[in-house]
Amino acid sequence: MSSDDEADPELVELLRQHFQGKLAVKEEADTGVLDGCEYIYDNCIDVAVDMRASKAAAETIFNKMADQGYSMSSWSEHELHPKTKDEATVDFIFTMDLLNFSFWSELPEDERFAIEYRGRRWTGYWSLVAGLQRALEEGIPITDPEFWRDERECNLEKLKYVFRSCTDEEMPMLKERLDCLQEASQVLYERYDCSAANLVDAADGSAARLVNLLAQDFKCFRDEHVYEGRTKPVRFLKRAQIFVADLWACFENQSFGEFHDIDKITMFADYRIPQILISLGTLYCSPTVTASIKDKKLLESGGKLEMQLRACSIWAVELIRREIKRQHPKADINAILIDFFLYDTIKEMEAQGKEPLPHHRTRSIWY
Ligand SMILES: Nc1nc2c(c(CN[C@H]3C=C[C@H](O)[C@@H]3O)cn2[C@@H]2O[C@H](COP(=O)(O)O)[C@@H](O)[C@H]2O)c(=O)[nH]1
Repeated sequence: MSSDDEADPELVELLRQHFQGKLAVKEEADTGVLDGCEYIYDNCIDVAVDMRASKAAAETIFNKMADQGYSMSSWSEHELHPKTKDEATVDFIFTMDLLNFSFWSELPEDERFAIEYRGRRWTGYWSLVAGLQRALEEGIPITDPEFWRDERECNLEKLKYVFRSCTDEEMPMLKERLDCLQEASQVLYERYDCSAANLVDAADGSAARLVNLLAQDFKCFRDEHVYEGRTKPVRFLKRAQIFVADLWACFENQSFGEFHDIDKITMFADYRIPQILISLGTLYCSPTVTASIKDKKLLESGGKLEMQLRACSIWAVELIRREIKRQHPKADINAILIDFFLYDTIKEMEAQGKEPLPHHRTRSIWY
């Protein structure tokens, strides 16, 4: 090649970077949760979504959230949620969402499991948060994976003490909670140098990738179940998703909470959101499901009825989200904020003794 034909080295470098960048673009991760839930929604008969009620609910929810200025910063305004934006808070949220399941009780309000902390009685999810905060104040490193690994230190007796009740009822599923801590400590030790922050970093700023890592590496986060004839299990991944959402809301999309694809996170299929969706008329259930809920009968975890309730709830919130975005394209809203708002709303109704109907009863480690 004569010198005139020599390619411009700067141009060569630019082209190299351009194509290398293209090749390096990681395929966008996806959790597959919405696909599985849409499949159940399209193929089930015991639960359905009422389109008209969903549209009305979308407008009501949007207006109430706007009136309240509901945003991701609402998360940190809760009295018991951690306030510092550091690695200790990542550890706190990871521990919290490892154990964030099944607080409901058969007993009357004044006899149910409750934790006394800061002069108040905390029940449900807040009893978990209060128990963790109280333990840390007592010098028990309950959010440290190294502590979970040492069975002389972290065992059933210690967990009973950490979550000691101010009533005669113990926290439900304590043994299962200990199993979750021990499994998580083993996985963190083997793959993430005993650090939840390393696990978050491994997702490289992708919410979907972090959810998939949790489901892949931790059995206790792998909330997926076979549904009838479908070959692929249906994924709900409730605690994996709420872990990402809690990080995102706590750190306000900065630092450990910064995710470029946070809108891929769906509603968290627990036992509270279906309750409020039914009361809004968004979800309606067959007589069998309605009777089970009304009579507080157990719905089997991973059973057909329970999976329909969870899947249609996720799908209903997705439809509500789409309707809000259709009516208010500039609204800074996603399934997480809709979910958090609905949870806080039903909890306020419960506190005022105005629960419109019971929540469904399933006992499991998934929610
Ligand atoms: N879908 C959904 N499920 C949620 C939450 C929360 C708390 N999130 C906090 C973070 C931001 C929000 O503003 C909340 O302050 C707990 N749960 C689930 O509910 C059940 C506990 O019910 P109860 O026993 O009555 O407290 C149990 O399965 C628990 O895992 C949520 O937000 N969404």
